[in-house]
Amino acid sequence: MSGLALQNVTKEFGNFTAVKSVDLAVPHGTFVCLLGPSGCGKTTLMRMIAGLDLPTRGVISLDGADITRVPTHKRDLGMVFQSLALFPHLTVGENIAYSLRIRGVAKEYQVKRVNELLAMIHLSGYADRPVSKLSGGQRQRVAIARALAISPKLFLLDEPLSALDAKLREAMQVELRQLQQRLGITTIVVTHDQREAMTMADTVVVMNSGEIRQAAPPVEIYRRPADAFVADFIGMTNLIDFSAEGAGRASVLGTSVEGLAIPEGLGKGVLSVRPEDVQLTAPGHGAITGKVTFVRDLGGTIETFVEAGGKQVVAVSMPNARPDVSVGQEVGIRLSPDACVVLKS
Ligand SMILES: Nc1ncnc2c1ncn2[C@@H]1O[C@H](COP(=O)(O)OP(=O)(O)OP(=O)(O)O)[C@@H](O)[C@H]1O
Repeated sequence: MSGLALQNVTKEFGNFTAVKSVDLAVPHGTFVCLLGPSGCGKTTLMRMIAGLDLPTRGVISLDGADITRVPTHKRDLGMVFQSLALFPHLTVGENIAYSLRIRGVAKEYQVKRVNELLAMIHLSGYADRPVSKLSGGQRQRVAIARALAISPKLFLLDEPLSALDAKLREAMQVELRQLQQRLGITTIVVTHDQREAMTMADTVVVMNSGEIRQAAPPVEIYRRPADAFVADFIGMTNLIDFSAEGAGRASVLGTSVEGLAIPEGLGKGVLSVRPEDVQLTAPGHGAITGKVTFVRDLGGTIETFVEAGGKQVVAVSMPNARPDVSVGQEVGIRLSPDACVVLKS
């Protein structure tokens, strides 16, 4: 396969297994985000892909060639890691040209390439500026250009935007994704920010405790999470216990709900229902009944917290698509069966 492939990649530190038997295929030209809570093994996996750490077991290959033991500088990588800051005493142009210079690339080509890259990151004319005079966002763009100078086969970024403020970060996510699509470069980004992963990635890889829990396109991860961990980690969700009553019926929050896709033989489980799929109605008429405990009006949307059957359920609605209810009032809750993801508990 052209692209990156990991087979059974494991990393142990003494008795502790930081990455457990990871299998992952990253086809050429795709953008993958490694996402997961702190300590789940994202950076350790990335360091092995970069050749900064050796796997305890397993094989890493790039375009069909085994690179497991190939040193970093021979892997044809571009890297933007937190630990690889720009050289503060060099200009923007010198920073970008750095890896070309140490490879002995001709001076005229270096200048041409620096200008090309500056145009690409919207900083044309900045070649002679000291990096100390740049803003955070500009520095990050220069780091990206520096990593791409050698036209690497694989582009690796570890939390590249985490130091930026929220607005700039969102803008840079779009910029980075557009740049990657224009260049068609195979890219892997580590992040703990699920919005960032959903914005940029073709495939989001959700990790927990050193294992891949799900690897799928962002919408699939959101709509069809593989398990309760993924459902809860990505966006807001309601995880509601159910007990099956046969023929697609189940007792949910003390009410019998029909039309659920419950697999044969599953007696009990959990429904993951996104807040935007929870409909609030007048009480009665077969709906689950609950009491409003909290309302958060965010302008564009309203979050209504309802206690039903001893559980808290959150509904997100557009202001004009919701009954006018306030704290303490009784409401009905309807869960659209199509929007309920049935998971094992
Ligand atoms: N050199 C090491 N020696 C021992 N344990 C390590 C080493 N490097 C990482 N670990 C452990 O491996 C686990 C995974 O660490 P890793 O840095 O890969 O997590 P992460 O998902 O990148 O977390 P974060 O988002 O906080 O950076 C952690 O429990 C960490 O303490």
